[in-house]
Amino acid sequence: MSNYFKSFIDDVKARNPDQPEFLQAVKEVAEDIVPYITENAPECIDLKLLERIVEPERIISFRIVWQDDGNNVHVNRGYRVQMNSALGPYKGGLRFSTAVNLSVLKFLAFEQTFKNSLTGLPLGAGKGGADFDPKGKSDNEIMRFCQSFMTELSRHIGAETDVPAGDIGVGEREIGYLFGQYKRLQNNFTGVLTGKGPAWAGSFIRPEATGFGLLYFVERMLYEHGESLKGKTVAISGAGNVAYYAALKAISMGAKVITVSNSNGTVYDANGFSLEKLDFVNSLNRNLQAYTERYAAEYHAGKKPWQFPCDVALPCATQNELDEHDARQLLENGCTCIAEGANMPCTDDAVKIIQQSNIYYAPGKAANAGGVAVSGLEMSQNRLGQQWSADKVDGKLKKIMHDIHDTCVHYGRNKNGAVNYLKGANIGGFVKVAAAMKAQGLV
Ligand SMILES: NC(=O)C1=CN([C@@H]2O[C@H](COP(=O)(O)OP(=O)(O)OC[C@H]3O[C@@H](n4cnc5c(N)ncnc54)[C@H](O)[C@@H]3O)[C@@H](O)[C@H]2O)C=CC1
Ligand SMILES: O=C(O)CCC(=O)C(=O)O
Repeated sequence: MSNYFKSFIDDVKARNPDQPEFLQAVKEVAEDIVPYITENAPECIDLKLLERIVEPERIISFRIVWQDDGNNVHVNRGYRVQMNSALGPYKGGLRFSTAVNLSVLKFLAFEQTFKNSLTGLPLGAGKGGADFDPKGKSDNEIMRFCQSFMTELSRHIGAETDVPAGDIGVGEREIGYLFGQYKRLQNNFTGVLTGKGPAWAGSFIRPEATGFGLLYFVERMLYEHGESLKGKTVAISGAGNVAYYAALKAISMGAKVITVSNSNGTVYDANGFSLEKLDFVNSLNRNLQAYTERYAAEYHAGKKPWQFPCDVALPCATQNELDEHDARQLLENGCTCIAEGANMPCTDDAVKIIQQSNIYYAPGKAANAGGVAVSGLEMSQNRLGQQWSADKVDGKLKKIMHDIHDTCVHYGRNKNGAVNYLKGANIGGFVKVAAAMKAQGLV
């Protein structure tokens, strides 16, 4: 790698000590962007485009005080990373998890910059959340936490400034409590959050969008290579929003889905999940082991799904959940396609192994962009004061995912004809943001 690459990465490391996830995400992008700009757009180096794109425009950190049902007082830390507004208002989800810290939120906000650009919609990038553990909390506790969180966040966001949405631990219920509190404080019914319920200015298909979009991308990627999902065996990790709708869509496309998981373990159903079985998984409230009490299946405590032979692997849980060992096992077992529903689920080493093989690999910033894309469509509907039908939104989602695929092919085609989707997503996402940043001057 060039001297510029080395000095750029050394500088990011020095300026962001103890932020391994952020550094991982930056390195992965810089490996493709540095050679690209060196050859095609050297002015980006003088303009310090990369140095600017890795520096959040603003980070807000705040205290959240709330009371549990036993009247005990708790203090959590909340954040909003307002990463890049070159293309539109900051846009990206909120995560509630004990694993939330600045490294994680900055990597997510950084990835969001490229992902949101790839959607073709006017969306900047941000990410936020809190080190709050929603597991085991009552509905009232969740409501009080969300109200306290929004009491501070409300002064930093707005429909044309920053539009948060859900992510791990934040679904329609949390968005409802956050929205209610924002409205109460601002006396303003506005599209300040996406992922709202369809009865209160939300978009149809937003809950489904990330999982469905992932499968539209996979379908297109396989089609590009003369294949389809029909009859393929699919291993999925996670059992939350993205995993559930990815599984539903995979099944409807004729695939057999054999696993779901959470941080405690994996359910392996060799017969394949049906819609009814997936609804049962949803009702288990994290106790996946109980699945085997109703259906013939195996529960593997503490294990991940990647040990089971599959054609397609869809990591849909969290970052760095698929490591080098998992990647080798998938390849040895004949897996031919890995597409990321989660953000950065493959470790750096796993990506290297996958890239050295000739299987199809779709990075999250391209393959899971369907969620934020439909959030963008929700913003459009809110501005227009309209609600589009589910069919219309689904049609637009499919087209956006196919366009993202084609952008990856355009920028990722190697000299030997093979497509490097990671390179395509990185460069395809970068060019638009870089052009906007150049046009907007030294800000
Ligand atoms: N919800 C959305 O629209 C989008 C989500 N994503 C990404 O998809 C991933 C999943 O998000 P959601 O499904 O929305 O969250 P969720 O909260 O609905 O589900 C997360 C699932 O992952 C499991 N999980 C969490 N940590 C784990 C670990 N260490 N090991 C194994 N399983 C673990 C949880 O038990 C849960 O089943 C995240 O990486 C998120 O950033 C990406 C794009 C959009
Ligand atoms: O819909 C949104 O704004 C959030 C999507 C998101 O957080 C993501 O793409 O990772």
